[in-house]
Amino acid sequence: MTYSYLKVDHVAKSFSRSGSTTEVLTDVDLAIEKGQFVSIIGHSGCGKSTLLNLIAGLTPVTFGAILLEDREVNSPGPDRAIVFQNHSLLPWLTVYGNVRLAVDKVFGGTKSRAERHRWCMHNLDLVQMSHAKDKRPSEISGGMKQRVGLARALAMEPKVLLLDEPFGALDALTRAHLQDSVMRIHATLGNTVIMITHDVDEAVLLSDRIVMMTNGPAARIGEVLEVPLARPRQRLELAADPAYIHSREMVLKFLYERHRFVEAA
Ligand SMILES: Nc1ncnc2c1ncn2[C@@H]1O[C@H](COP(=O)(O)OP(=O)(O)OP(=O)(O)O)[C@@H](O)[C@H]1O
Repeated sequence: MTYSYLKVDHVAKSFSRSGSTTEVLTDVDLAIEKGQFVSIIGHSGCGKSTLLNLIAGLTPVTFGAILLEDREVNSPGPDRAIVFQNHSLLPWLTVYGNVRLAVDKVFGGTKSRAERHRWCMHNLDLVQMSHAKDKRPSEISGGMKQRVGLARALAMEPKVLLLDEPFGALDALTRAHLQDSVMRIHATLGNTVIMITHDVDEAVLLSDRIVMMTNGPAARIGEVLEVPLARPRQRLELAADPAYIHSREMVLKFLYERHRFVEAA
């Protein structure tokens, strides 16, 4: 087997409940190289979050294996930080406190207090949130909460950053600002990122590769599209770029022609 930074190796996942078993994912095979930005797109309920949860180690695979740097993933760990659609900040802690909690957990034994403080501030700076460090989650906007969630994830220095529709609950303008931030951070840090999205433009704008899932049950990877756009990418310039338009069309055709979603009766 050839080496890949992250390997989803012929993975299947079934859930059993009250005597019946549903196969959600079947034979999902994917290799991701270090520093790649990969989006997963597919219709509602096809198993995107399930796949991300398997990579996060939040749920076990039924068949196959997930390997990060050749080591099998079978439990959660700070090397795979996850940001969800709805922020999961602790309401009683400040913005700083939320990031600090994660930093203390991961680096409590290796960084001094002063280093941990500087590291928290550095990560809040990265997402342009240091000005709000003393605010509580209830005092900041949805977009700001997602920025803090991102800072907290980045502060763990994960090998792989997992984003489960991180901008899904945001208005279009806030979403665009956050997409730009994520592109800037990816350019600066070179993180390996796997992002679930329903948004075709977002997938094309941000990704090196777009993994398109077939409909469930027993969903699999239908196609993988390489996005041939140089970085840095500017959304306004891309709108008229033939390669951008072509990539967008390929994803749309996959979703709305070849794998049209049929609502269950
Ligand atoms: N813990 C679980 N137990 C039983 N079934 C589950 C469990 N988690 C997910 N499923 C089922 O797996 C299928 C895929 O769900 P999943 O949330 O992964 O899809 P998704 O593509 O992320 O959907 P969406 O785009 O709507 O968020 C669904 O039918 C769901 O009901």
